[in-house]
Order: sequence, then C-alpha cells, then structure tokens
Amino acid sequence: MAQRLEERILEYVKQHAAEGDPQSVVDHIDKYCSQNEWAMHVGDEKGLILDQVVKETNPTIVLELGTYCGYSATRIARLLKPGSRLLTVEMNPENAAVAKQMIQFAGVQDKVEILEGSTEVIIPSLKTKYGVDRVDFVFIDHFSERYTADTKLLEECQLIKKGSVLLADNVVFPGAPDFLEYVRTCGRYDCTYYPSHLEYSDKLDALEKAVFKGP
Ligand SMILES: O=C(c1ccccc1)c1ccc(O)c(O)c1[N+](=O)[O-]
Ligand SMILES: [Mg+2]
Repeated sequence: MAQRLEERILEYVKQHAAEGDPQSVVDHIDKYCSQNEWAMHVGDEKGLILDQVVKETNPTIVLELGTYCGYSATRIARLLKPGSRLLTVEMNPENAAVAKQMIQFAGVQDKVEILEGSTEVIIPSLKTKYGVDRVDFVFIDHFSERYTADTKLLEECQLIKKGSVLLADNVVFPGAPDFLEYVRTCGRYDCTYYPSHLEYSDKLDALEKAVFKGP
C-alpha cells in the first residue's frame, strides 16, 4: 500500500478511472475521498460552483494557487477552450509529483503547467519567466493565511485587470476572514458569496467570488 495519502488517491484513480477522461478522474477522486479517506480537494459540491464560475468567465489564462493532487486543475482544465492554459502553483514537491501524474492520466497535461514553489516567489515571476500578461481567472485554494497577501501581490504585479475573477475556497472553513474583509471593503472588487459545505463533510464552508474593477 502506498505510504502517502496522496499516492493512495493517485493509485486508486489509475486502477479505477478511465485514462484520458478528466470527468472520470474527478469522479473517482470524489468517490475515494468520500468513502475511504478524506482529503482537501475542493470536492463535488463546491466543484459544481467552481464549474459554473469557470463557464461564465470562459477564461484564456487561469492561475491556481494550491495544486495539491491536481483535482481542481483537472476539473478546471476540462472546461477550458482550445488554446487556453492553466498555471497551478504548488509548494510541496511530493504533492506536485502526484499532481503531475494525475493531470497526465486525465489527459489535460497540454493545458496545465505545474509551477513548483511558493506563491510569493512565483507570482512576481509570472510575467518575466512564464510569459503571462494578465490572468483572467484565479482559483485561490492554498493556505488561507496567504490569501490576502497574494491577492495584493497580484494587484501590485498588474497580473489582474478589470474583469479578472478571483474565486477563493474555504472562506468559512478553515476560514479567510481578512481576505473577505479586504475584497469586500477595499472598493476594487464586486463580491459574491456562495455558501456550501466542506468537501466530503456536512461542516459549513463557502466560496467567495471577487471580480476586479480595476486599480
Ligand atoms: O487548511 C486546510 C486544512 C486544515 C486542517 C486540516 C486539514 C486541512 C484545508 C482544508 C480544506 C481545504 O479545502 C483546503 O484547501 C485546505 N488547505 O490546506 O488549503
Ligand atoms: Mg480548499
């Protein structure tokens, strides 16, 4: 049996999901993590809200903060139009290695690039090192203590422009009170709150959408 939870999830997907089918990969991760071992993917309930916001945004360039095993990268990439790309940042190299294999198995590797490292280092390098001009959609799902600082960094680096959409996971559990305060009161975002539940749980959680109105 694989030593790490993330490797057990990948093994289950490889043995049971349909290779090249991102929906099958997503469904099997949800099945494993709801029936066998809890893990911190955005999950199926909040995932449907994520799908809806991605579809209404129809982004060309997506940035994800917090790859983990690649569940939401796979979930987002399956909805992206040809020629669009998703850059996802993961600071844990073991998780990045699992995510790389998960994304490859799902067949979305041509749309997804995993950037290993911390957000505070990678965000300022997106323009120079990764050829990014602006990001249309940002899924914020790493440690909630970094949500506000990284949002300010995206503004300062001029990576978000009028109309860019931020969608933050876990604004109720574990909670991101300073992020909610910031985006709701700084005057530069139109915010929408989506109440839901923590993945694979009946604990309350929510997503917050913050559409940038410009500097
Ligand atoms: O922080 C945790 C956490 C806290 C305590 C125990 C386990 C995980 C968490 C919980 C649910 C999430 O959806 C999520 O994205 C995270 N996270 O780390 O980014
Ligand atoms: Mg989360």
